[in-house]
Amino acid sequence: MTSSSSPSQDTKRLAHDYPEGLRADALMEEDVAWSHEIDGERDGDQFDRSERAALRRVIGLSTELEDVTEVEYRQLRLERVVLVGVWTSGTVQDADNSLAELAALAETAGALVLDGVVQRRDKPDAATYIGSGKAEELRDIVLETGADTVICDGELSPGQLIHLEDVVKVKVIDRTALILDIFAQHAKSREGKAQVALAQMQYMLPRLRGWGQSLSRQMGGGKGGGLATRGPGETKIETDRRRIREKMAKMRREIAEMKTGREIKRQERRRNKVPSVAIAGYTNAGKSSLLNRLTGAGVLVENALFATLDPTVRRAETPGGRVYTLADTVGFVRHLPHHLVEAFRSTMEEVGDSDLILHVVDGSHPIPEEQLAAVREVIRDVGATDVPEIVVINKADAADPLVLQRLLRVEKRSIAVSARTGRGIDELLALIDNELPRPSVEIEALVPYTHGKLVARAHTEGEVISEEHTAEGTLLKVRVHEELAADLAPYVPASLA
Ligand SMILES: Nc1nc2c(ncn2[C@@H]2O[C@H](COP(=O)(O)OP(=O)(O)OP(=O)(O)O)[C@@H](O)[C@H]2O)c(=O)[nH]1
Repeated sequence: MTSSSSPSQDTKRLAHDYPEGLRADALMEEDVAWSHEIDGERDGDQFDRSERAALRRVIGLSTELEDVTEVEYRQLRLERVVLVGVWTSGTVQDADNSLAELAALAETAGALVLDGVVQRRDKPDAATYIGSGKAEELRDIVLETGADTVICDGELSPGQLIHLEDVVKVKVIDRTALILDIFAQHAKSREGKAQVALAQMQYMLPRLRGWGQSLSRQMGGGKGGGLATRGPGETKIETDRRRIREKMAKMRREIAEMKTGREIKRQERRRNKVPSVAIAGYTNAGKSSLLNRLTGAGVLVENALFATLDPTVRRAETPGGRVYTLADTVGFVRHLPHHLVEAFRSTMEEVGDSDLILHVVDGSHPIPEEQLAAVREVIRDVGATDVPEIVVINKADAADPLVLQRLLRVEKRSIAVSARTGRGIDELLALIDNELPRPSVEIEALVPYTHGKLVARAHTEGEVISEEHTAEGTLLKVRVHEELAADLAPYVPASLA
């Protein structure tokens, strides 16, 4: 990994805006309680090339490096982080994968990863997460690399965070705080934002004491903000706790109301008898890309984790013209912070309620099986085990053919595709057509031209086997659900009735 010699003390921390509805002053008496410390300045020309390159990658700049002004660099400053994990079980490869995932999460949050260390232990150290010797070593790495933040690959107790901070002398945040931070950046709907804000407050509550120095970007903030803010003064802690609890109670009520609204909409969709397909899968597997491929919907595709937090529902058609809804869902990740499970669960209800799950897995990942298992665990949690599943092995263009073969062999109902190149997409569409629930009644009807709406319904709600335009009207042979069959019944030709 890269390193830089600039000392952390010189790093400037930028203030950032709090998202609407979660402004610090809504919770605290004084804005200043949460204001950021400006530690110092660092000149723009001190950005080395690796930092510039990483920055471009994170923010997706299309211009040449030199085109980006110093001011822009300053605004888009990256937090400089060192990662640390405790390896308690599994293979070295597992430990490496876990740290690689933490690095991807950190980059998604807008940080520059300078180094990473893993310690082999039976269990994390009760006082400092990693053992005291390793903590000293970590301190040296921090000094050497000029990092200003340490991110731990687990959920730490408030005490562990403080003790480790005392040793490494820079702020320490854990995986939970990091994921909460990313979710806060990506939530777009009112409900999504409220769910994340609630989870942040839950996480924050027991950590208020002793957060004089460190608090992950719990109160929100966009790209360019630091991963840490300053906590409230000790004297205000009790007032702050009370106010946060009150705010949490209010948010819970609001979320419950929003949930009812969403439930009504879902029931409406069910009543329309339009079959629903849910796309589920590990974060970054390519779910949004697949949704775009299948519907031409133009959903944001980002090489960042959790670009999708709120479910997106689109209308799609089978090659035969049958209409169904296609819902993109939040990406899964292992060790999802328990505070977020509720938020996550609500977006996953779409999955439990669907007629078919497209379980997208990144075929270019070295061990896609792990991601499949992690996702299946959540599918089980939301009670969706009975929903038929097609395993869509995506990124076939970049995958190791041996991995593809292995997955296709083990997963009985699976298909290899590339949302990027279009490979396998036609076959997938045919599979979806095949797997969608078939309407139960086959019927023939001669629908007068004055009842065009019925013909249209037969197309969207049913499966048209044949259609002929005659002098008397449209002669349809269709498979439809019982309600539509009843509406078509008056038009069944006497010879067939
Ligand atoms: N090589 C290759 N890359 C792909 C393919 N499909 C998607 N990607 C890339 O994978 C990254 C993630 O794609 P998304 O569609 O945003 O993934 P997602 O599963 O919706 O991600 P989350 O929002 O994190 O859950 C993007 O950089 C895509 O360009 C593919 O078929 N081949």
